[in-house]
Amino acid sequence: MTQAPVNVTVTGAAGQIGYALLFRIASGQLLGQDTPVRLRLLEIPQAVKAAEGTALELEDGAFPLLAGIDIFDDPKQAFEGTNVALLVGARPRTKGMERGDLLEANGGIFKPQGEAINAGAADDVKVLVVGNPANTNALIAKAHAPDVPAERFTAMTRLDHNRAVAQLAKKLGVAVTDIRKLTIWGNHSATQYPDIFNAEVKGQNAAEAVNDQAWLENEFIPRVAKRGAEIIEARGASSAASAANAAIDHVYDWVNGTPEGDWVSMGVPSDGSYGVPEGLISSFPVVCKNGSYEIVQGLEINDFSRSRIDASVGELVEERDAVTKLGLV
Ligand SMILES: NC(=O)C1=CN([C@@H]2O[C@H](COP(=O)(O)OP(=O)(O)OC[C@H]3O[C@@H](n4cnc5c(N)ncnc54)[C@H](O)[C@@H]3O)[C@@H](O)[C@H]2O)C=CC1
Ligand SMILES: O=C([O-])CC(=O)C(=O)O
Repeated sequence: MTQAPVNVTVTGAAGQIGYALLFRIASGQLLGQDTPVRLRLLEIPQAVKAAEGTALELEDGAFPLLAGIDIFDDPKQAFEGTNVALLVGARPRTKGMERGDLLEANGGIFKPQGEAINAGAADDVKVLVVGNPANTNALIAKAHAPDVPAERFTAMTRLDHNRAVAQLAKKLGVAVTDIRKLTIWGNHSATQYPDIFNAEVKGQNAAEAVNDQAWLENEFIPRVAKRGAEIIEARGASSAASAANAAIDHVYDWVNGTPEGDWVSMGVPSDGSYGVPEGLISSFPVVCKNGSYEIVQGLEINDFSRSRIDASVGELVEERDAVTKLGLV
């Protein structure tokens, strides 16, 4: 161990993603093998006991890098001094619930969490929102943390990115490590756009290597965009271990940097790049270095990509307008 423990807050700690995530954080996979972590778990009062059970199991892992675990049902306490905040807990859509109801219910979670981050988090806090609708939940949290630099609020599209890399590698019969520079644009929803026109496979343009627009439009894009539903259909529950894996990848790369000659996809506040309205939390290609990230500039966007990006960004605008009407941002 070469440094003081880093405080990592995980909300929804007793949920299924939490169960897959916490052990990997404790083993050093979130921040690296030199970095001890102190876990701060946030749950609703009814689920605190279950979170305590998970904490017992974490203790039983005897993880050398795990410096402590505290459990809270109050966001103000849970985010006190936090360096990395993983906002996983959210209100799922239930039968008969309209989208506006879902956004409102999540506003009731992400507004106080944003306020608590603003009030008590460490100066270097990094926030990843996993709980759906992730982009707009991140927008709500960001709106209530005016003292935290906006770029510290991010939403998870890394699962979509990883899914797209895996599907493309499978189609081309190559290893996932042969694929580079793939991008997810827009919202973490069925409108997202996985872009292979700027991606490379063994150094060759991926769209040219595929050379099959019908596959791209009718198989690849819908498969990636609707993979969450495919998993629910097959497993009877939504993606959990793969979502936890993506959260680990997102934060690890943000903190430790992306490999030379590659980039990753993150939902980040737009600076107006690629015509995405400023402030919206939309997925972009980003490179990470020295603990911060930059949106990759200057990519060519063809007409097909443009219309797909515009459609997903249009959905984000609608979500933003809906939460603005509800007074949540
Ligand atoms: N961005 C992405 O790629 C993905 C996002 N998700 C989303 O992640 C979220 C969590 O998924 P699961 O772990 O499977 O759900 P889950 O239902 O198993 O667990 C959610 C946990 O959050 C807790 N919770 C609810 N409100 C809370 C609050 N105000 N504070 C703290 N904890 C709270 C619940 O008590 C529950 O234990 C869902 O919204 C899901 O849709 C899931 C997969 C991928
Ligand atoms: O659809 C869900 O609730 C889970 C999800 O976001 C995904 O698997 O991409």
